[in-house]
Amino acid sequence: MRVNQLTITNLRNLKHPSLSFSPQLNIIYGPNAAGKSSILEALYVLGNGRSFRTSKHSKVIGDQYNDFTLFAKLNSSGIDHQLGFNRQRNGDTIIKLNSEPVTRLSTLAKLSPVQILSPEQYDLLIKGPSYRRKQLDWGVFHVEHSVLSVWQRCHKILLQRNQLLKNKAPYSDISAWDKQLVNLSEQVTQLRQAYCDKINPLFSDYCQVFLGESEVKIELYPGWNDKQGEGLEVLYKKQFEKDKRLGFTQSSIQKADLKFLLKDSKKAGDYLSRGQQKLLITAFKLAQLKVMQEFGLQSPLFLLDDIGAELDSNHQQQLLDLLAQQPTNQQIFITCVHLDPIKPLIERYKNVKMFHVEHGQVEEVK
Ligand SMILES: Nc1ncnc2c1ncn2[C@@H]1O[C@H](COP(=O)(O)OP(=O)(O)OP(=O)(O)O)[C@@H](O)[C@H]1O
Repeated sequence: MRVNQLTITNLRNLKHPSLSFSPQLNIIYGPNAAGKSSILEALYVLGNGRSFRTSKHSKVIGDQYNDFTLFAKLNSSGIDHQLGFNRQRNGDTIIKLNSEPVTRLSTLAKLSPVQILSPEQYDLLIKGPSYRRKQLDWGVFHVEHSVLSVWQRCHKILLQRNQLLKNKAPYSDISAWDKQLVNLSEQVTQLRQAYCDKINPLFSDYCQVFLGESEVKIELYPGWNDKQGEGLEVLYKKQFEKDKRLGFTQSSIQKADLKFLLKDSKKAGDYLSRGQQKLLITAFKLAQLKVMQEFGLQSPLFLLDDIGAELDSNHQQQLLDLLAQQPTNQQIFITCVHLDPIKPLIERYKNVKMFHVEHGQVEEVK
């Protein structure tokens, strides 16, 4: 996946820049509050239909305007496309792909996958499970698109089951759903587990680089405890009375989590310093990128927001070294305040474009 051109209209402080990108390395630099991250935000919206910085769509629209618009020329799986995205202050969204309306966000996700490493992501270990689950499912989806329909069917049955539990329906009515629910839950779990198995050796290698420690892994918690290996259907039977009291299904794929474990199964979130946690997340994101490159249907855009801000110069250099080894078809976007620390990276790339941003004005620097 590659974005060749992007025109942004009225997104945050960006009025109407029209940018033509390098297929490899793009550096966006300038002082604080210039609008650098807003360019990454626009790229992120192309693949996700939402910002990575806020869930409130209206915050992204430039003050004094009623909507923002993106128009991109991109190449996805070797085919050129034109993608238009418009979001109104009242929440209405119009998406057009090659002039045809698009109604599903999954179309965007398949077309233009985006991987991001930004300061917001460094809280991965201390945030709730839903946040880690999203990261996990993003990766699973991009390796195996079919997971979406399985997940959606599973979710629908869970909703029906929960409604019956709320209505205090008898066990016979509820258990009628259980076989199907168990089957779909197991399919989702197998795909999630397969993804974790792909991530782990790469994650361990990157942790060796950043933390000097390779005995690190992610472990999938499927969403239920089955210590006796009885299977989910038996658990549903055993948990029925409690589920009924609570009015929802306690054990489900929607409770799944990713555990980040160190040597001797120590929890990374409890043990690592804040700085080490950042390095661990960086390693995880790089491993996710590599899995996409090796097993995904296409490589995502890789966005690195504020690359210099959170890592010391040693680790920053290690990250830059790894970026310099990326495949030539990997498109990368980096924002930074100062160019000096990333000059060695720029020198190692053949195809680099640099954009200077100040007060929302973007200028390509030759
Ligand atoms: N809805 C909005 N309308 C107009 N301006 C906005 C809006 N939201 C944020 N801004 C402003 O847009 C500017 C750009 O912010 P952005 O986060 O993109 O800057 P940045 O260059 O990445 O800065 P930093 O280096 O400090 O992270 C900021 O001055 C911010 O106050």
